Amino acid sequence: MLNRFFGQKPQEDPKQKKTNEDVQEQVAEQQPDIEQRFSFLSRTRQMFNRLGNTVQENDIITDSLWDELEESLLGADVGPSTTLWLIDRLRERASDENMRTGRQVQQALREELTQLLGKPAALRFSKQSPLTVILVIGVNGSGKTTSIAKMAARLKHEGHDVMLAAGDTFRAAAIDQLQEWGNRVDVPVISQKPNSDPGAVVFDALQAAQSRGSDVLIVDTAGRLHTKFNLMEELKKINKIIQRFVPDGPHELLMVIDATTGQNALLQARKFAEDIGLTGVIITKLDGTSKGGFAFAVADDLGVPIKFIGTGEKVENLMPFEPQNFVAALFAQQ
Ligand SMILES: Nc1nc2c(ncn2[C@@H]2O[C@H](COP(=O)(O)OP(=O)(O)OP(=O)(O)O)[C@@H](O)[C@H]2O)c(=O)[nH]1
Repeated sequence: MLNRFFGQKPQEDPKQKKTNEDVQEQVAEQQPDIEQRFSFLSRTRQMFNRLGNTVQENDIITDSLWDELEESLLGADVGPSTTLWLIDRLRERASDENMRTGRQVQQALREELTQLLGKPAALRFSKQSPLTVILVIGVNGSGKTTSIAKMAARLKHEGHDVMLAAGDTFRAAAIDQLQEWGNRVDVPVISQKPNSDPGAVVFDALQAAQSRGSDVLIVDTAGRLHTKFNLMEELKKINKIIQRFVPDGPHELLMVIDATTGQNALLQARKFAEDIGLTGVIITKLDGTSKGGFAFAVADDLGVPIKFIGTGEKVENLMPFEPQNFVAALFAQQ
């Protein structure tokens, strides 16, 4: 069933998989394809097209161009601080580089946005241990469970033996939901009763993963801890348990953020990111929103790579983040 979504299953050894950079290069050769592959960004693209029109209408650089540029970036939810930084940077470049037309500013904006997103960042796998452990955090409703399932399906398709741990033990429904997704994508889920110790669930899952010979364990951790202190204490405990089995683990600590909750979600994410050693972000629900500029605010504010983006509710709707193509898609048809 998964092959229907992902195409023909590759035969290669997962350890020799293509890096994101290789994939990016390959995709760059298929430019006409970008618009179609990124069609989920259509509403955000409209915001950037508005920006394109602004730039086109002004063939000399006036103050109103800067004002309209600012309005468009804020409208796409690039966020106040990133927007101001971008405008400052572009004004500086316009002056240094003697820019005379809006087109030149637009090209510079593309460059700055691409730069802001950084290089594509693939998932990190253990170099020392046969088992890679990925922890996932995120608030209620962010799309955490769905993203875990999508990631499991993708990794399984790439040839990994994946297991899930229901470490978010606060709600029976959360455990059931993960079980359900596990069944759907045909990946085993280790769980215990609601309210049991998440550390004990992780311990069980590590044992099970090792005895089964799984090479990736994805741990769903609590998303609704009220304070940073609680979250950190729980993560410390879980980390200690993981390191008894896998000394260089956990290999990823990913936060799932819903793009439609905008700048408020970012405030909370920033607080967590500073102290818990976040290694990456999954931005969900980029489909159907005009707020896709949120990705730039995330990259600018959190200083950790965006590893995946959620592009819909189906299991195949998870895309490794491709910074260059993401920006290219926003400026398509201009
Ligand atoms: N459109 C869209 N919907 C998504 C995406 N990711 C998740 N969702 C939907 O968002 C809703 C919440 O997703 P969950 O995975 O249940 O969220 P959660 O963070 O685990 O939240 P709880 O179940 O409340 O713990 C579901 O209806 C998902 O189908 C996405 O990328 N795009």
